[in-house]
Amino acid sequence: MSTVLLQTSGLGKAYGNFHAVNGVDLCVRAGTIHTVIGPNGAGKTTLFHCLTGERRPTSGKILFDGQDITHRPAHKRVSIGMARSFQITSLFQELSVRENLRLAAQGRDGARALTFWRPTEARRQHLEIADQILERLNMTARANTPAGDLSHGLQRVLEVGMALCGKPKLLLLDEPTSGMGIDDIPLMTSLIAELGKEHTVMLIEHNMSIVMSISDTITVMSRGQILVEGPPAVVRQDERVRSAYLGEEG
Ligand SMILES: Nc1ncnc2c1ncn2[C@@H]1O[C@H](COP(=O)(O)OP(=O)(O)OP(=O)(O)O)[C@@H](O)[C@H]1O
Repeated sequence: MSTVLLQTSGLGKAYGNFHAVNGVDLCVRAGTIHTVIGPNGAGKTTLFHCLTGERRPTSGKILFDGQDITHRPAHKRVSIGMARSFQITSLFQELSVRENLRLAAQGRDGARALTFWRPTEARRQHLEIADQILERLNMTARANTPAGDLSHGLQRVLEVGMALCGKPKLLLLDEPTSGMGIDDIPLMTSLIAELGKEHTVMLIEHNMSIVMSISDTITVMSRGQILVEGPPAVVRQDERVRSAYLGEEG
């Protein structure tokens, strides 16, 4: 059994009397791909926002890599190894793919880059990281293409690459295939599966065939709570999961 990287206990987020997330005990093991699914309004995004620090939980606790991060601001979570993928809106559309990655690598160092390293040395290191990520994304041939000229799908792949420049311990992906054309989906799917070999990845995803094919563990949420958790084979057969989704359609 691998070690626990992220753990929540009794995590809750209430808006007035409404509990969007309600007493969630989550356990994400290092080196796994852990997917959160559930019908619309189940609380998946709110849970993610509590984990990344974009929302302040109203109850419970979050431990990451052994540290209590419940009340840490988002940027401090990034600096200890939590990264969420950037949004396309944060890509520099006119800059090349490589330059976008270089800037993401530079961002990871923040002020440290200016104080400890000579600028040329720092730049060399950032380009090195950018080139490693380009290779990993299988986008070396597009290194000099402006980000804005990439297909929507490849821009989303680039977003994931930018998160990787920070060498995170945990990569959080919120619906990585949403809005993607059918032709680009296999690319993102294989990228996530590939990343799962070296990183811990937690994602929200609606596409069930992707979820079932790449996840080690699936947490099914419904009405702010964990309904079922387990490997794909177990979740797929659970009647409660079926009813939760049918209930939504009904
Ligand atoms: N700022 C807010 N104020 C009040 N209610 C909110 C707020 N944000 C979310 N909610 C409510 O919390 C519930 C959970 O929303 P959330 O977006 O987390 O669900 P989700 O599982 O991500 O849904 P989807 O799959 O549709 O994105 C919804 O009923 C939503 O209306």
